[in-house]
Amino acid sequence: MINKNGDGGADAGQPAVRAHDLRVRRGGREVLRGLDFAVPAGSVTGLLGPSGCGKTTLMRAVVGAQKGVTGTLEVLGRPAGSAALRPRLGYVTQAPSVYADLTVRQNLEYFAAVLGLARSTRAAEVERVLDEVDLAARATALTRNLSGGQRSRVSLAAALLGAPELLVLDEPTVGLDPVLRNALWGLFHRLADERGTTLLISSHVMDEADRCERLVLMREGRVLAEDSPPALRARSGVATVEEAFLALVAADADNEKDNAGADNDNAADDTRHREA
Ligand SMILES: Nc1ncnc2c1ncn2[C@@H]1O[C@H](COP(=O)(O)OP(=O)(O)OP(=O)(O)O)[C@@H](O)[C@H]1O
Repeated sequence: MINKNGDGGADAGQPAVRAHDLRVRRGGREVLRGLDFAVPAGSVTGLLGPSGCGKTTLMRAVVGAQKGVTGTLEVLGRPAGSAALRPRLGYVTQAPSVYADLTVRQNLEYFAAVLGLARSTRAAEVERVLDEVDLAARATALTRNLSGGQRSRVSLAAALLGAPELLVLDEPTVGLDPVLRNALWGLFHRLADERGTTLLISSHVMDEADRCERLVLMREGRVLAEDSPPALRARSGVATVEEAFLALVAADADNEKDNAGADNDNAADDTRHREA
């Protein structure tokens, strides 16, 4: 896809994110347990799974903010966490990370300066992202006086500064009304279609799955499946991604039971051998 910076990052045909045997330990426990997946460049890819399955941990790893990562994790053609990736990524955390005592515009001016955007382009860039998230009319409002959904959009606007090639968005539509949710999904697809931006978007709401071109379905620190929504539905012969996910979970649980059974059989064999 498009590599705006032309600096040897994501090449045509190369995925924007590629993971192989990716593992993360948190609090003495392995919370990502050997993930293999790819995020195609220029795609809107959904990361779906129940609460606690590891979506945020995976996103933190992708943006280089997670400790205890092993295995392969390449982002825009470089190892995750490389300093060179910093200006090429936008990350929006679940909790809006903006300053309550600054206005919306002041927040964005501050983030534009921190990001090192050229002084001459900063003002125009701030106005552009304000328009993109539909907050131009609230630009002079103190952030603390905004609604939760508006504050989330200020965070999103900050992540859009500098037109990053990869946007990592952790549940960006939580708490938004259906009209706003629809508008944001429209923006996500415009960014992908018009700018070639890759978007990795987490959600635990399955009805958002069909808005994505590709899905990575997770459960308990593992990838259950990665495919397009129609392919996932067809594979399980069901009408919705939610049903496909439930079918995959059931198959996965059966597998685990079989493996546990096989382990017990092996243990029993060992005991018999020792007793013999
Ligand atoms: N700071 C931490 N220390 C230890 N374990 C953690 C920490 N943060 C999260 N975990 C554990 O890591 C696992 C994955 O958590 P993570 O936040 O990545 O899940 P998630 O899928 O994003 O959940 P949600 O949808 O609720 O945000 C969970 O079992 C969680 O308890």
